[in-house]
Amino acid sequence: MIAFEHVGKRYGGRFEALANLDFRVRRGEMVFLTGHSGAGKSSLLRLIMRLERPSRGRILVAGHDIDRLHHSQVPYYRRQIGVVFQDHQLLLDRSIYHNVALPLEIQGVESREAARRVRAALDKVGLLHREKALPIELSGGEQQRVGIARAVVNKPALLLADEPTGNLDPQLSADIMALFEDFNRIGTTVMIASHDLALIARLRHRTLRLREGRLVADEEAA
Ligand SMILES: Nc1ncnc2c1ncn2[C@@H]1O[C@H](COP(=O)(O)OP(=O)(O)OP(=O)(O)O)[C@@H](O)[C@H]1O
Repeated sequence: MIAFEHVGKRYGGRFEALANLDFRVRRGEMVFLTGHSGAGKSSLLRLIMRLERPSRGRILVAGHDIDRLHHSQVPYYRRQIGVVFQDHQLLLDRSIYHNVALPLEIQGVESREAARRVRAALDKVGLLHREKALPIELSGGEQQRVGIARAVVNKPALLLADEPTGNLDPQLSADIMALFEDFNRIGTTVMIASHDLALIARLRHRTLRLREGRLVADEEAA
């Protein structure tokens, strides 16, 4: 699904944020990405989203060299990727329903079909009963689940998450990770950047560890 071939990333021409990354993630895998603050986890995810471009090497996603996409193809490319952020980035003046519907509205999905998909996504994260609420009326854990519903409403083949449990207590973090496992179980490839080593160790998935922009460990779950 994802192949990094000797990928490097420099910012500003000098600072090397990522160096010689070479790994593959198979379709349907669930992988954690870990490392100290500044190790390059977000940069790696941004490369996959094509928000950044590599300074060296190649990145293949579903067999395509994503650096070669024409800029007009990039929005279509991004539609196969669901993204979950630490601070969920919900629109505060829109209901839960409309926040989840946003990616579909942008794509011009017909409203009845959009409603069906939004409700299916909210149902999966256990928040169908809160569709009319505003984000501020929800707890932090619930807001993060809305962020996940929005990320999966397009049924993406690939789900990326950057510190999705950063602000949550251990129980809520475990609940959020269980949701990612649910999506992985139905075939979605999942990659999660997290520095919560205790949680990662408990969940037993392959873990890629970065240190100062280099891949220093690639461990299958025991
Ligand atoms: N747009 C940018 N311009 C310049 N330097 C950047 C940029 N984005 C990231 N960096 C630098 O690249 C390095 C890796 O940053 P990155 O955010 O990828 O790490 P991280 O592992 O996600 O860290 P954190 O967990 O703190 O978010 C850091 O030294 C950071 O300052």
